[in-house]
Amino acid sequence: MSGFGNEFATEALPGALPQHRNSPQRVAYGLYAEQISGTAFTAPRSHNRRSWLYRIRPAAVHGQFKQIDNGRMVSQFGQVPPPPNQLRWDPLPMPLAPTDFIDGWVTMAGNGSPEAMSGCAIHLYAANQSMTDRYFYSADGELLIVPQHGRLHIATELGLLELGPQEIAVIPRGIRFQVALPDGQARGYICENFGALLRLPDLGPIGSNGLANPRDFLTPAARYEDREGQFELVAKFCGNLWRADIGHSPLDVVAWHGNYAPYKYDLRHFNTIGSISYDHPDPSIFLVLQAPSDTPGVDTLDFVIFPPRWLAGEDTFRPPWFHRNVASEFMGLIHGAYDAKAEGFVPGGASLHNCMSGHGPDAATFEKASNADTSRPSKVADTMAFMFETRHVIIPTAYALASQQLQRNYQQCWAGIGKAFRPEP
Ligand SMILES: O=C(O)Cc1cc(O)ccc1O
Ligand SMILES: [Fe+2]
Repeated sequence: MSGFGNEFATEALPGALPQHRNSPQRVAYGLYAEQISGTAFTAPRSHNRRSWLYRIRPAAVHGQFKQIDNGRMVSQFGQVPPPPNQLRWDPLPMPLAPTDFIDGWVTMAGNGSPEAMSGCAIHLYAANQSMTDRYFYSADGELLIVPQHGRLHIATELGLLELGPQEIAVIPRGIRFQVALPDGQARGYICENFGALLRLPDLGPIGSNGLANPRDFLTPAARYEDREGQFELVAKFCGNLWRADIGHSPLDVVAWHGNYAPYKYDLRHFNTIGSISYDHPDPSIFLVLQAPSDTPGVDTLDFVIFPPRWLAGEDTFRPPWFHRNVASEFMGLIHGAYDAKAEGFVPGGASLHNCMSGHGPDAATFEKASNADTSRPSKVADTMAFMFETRHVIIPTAYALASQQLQRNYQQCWAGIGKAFRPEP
């Protein structure tokens, strides 16, 4: 079903959805009615999100949760002092032991906290097993999943999302799901947003169309499993993992309606806007989704992409300029090469440039772009990079700082930028 944040109505069996009411005395087919809210009941109507689920058993039916090991998942940040260094990592290696989507999470960085419902955690995943007998949800935040390698089949309570590299999925806080790997293995990035829900940005002077267009966001139709057995429900709550026995699949929603639902988006549909006169614009022009904070115009989280595009700026240094920002920037590369880095930033890799850490084009990119012909347009092709940009410092985890994948010589990419100053004209 197409459209961002629409009021959807979908049923896998005819007549399963009650008409003109949410909670009739008896629901068709012996289903149970259950509401899930994603915003405060009293949130303004324009931001209010909730859905009504008609399911085989209510979500309350399962055993008692017992705490389990968090593995490499972290949601408390600041255990290690964050360095002001520019940081970059090689891709996470594929696991050797059997590892499903949940076992395969490793937290690289984050800020804020799940309890305070603000900030985010940035995870990587690398997995080689489908989840079969267990189901997962995060009460801590919505999950923005960015595959880099391998497709994901994400069976959720509200339906099936199938996606691959260059597409993204968002699983709302609390929605239960299970991930299968049709290619046998998969790797990518996850941003777990503890704060207000991701939404499409206002377009201001751009007008009524452009950037990510609402109709390109897809939400699954209802699909249910009537499956009984000995399964496990894993919950992420207040930064910790808990497990409970469950005797049936929690993906048993036969019909649902509402606007709190998972969705996917193909980044290749992004309508990329840029300068057609001079200068490289601020990367806010590449904003796909934003999670607003309580301060107008300052987001908890911006999800920004750098897709293929034409560059037309005349007498312009066309790649990203040298800069320092008050915001903090965690970047990943999904496909190809990134136009600010000639080498070292590879698909599956990551970089972190925190508040006020100087960064920008590496020496090779600076040299090339300073001498390029800007009298005609050039195409940045075969590329898809992204950035999780936050208002609060992104604090790397102890794991990320000690990781074998951390490039200990990253700063060297700027070492070749020498003094070119000539006081005489
Ligand atoms: O650091 C980066 O590569 C991201 C980035 C890109 C850009 O085009 C302008 C500013 C910016 O931070
Ligand atoms: Fe930057």
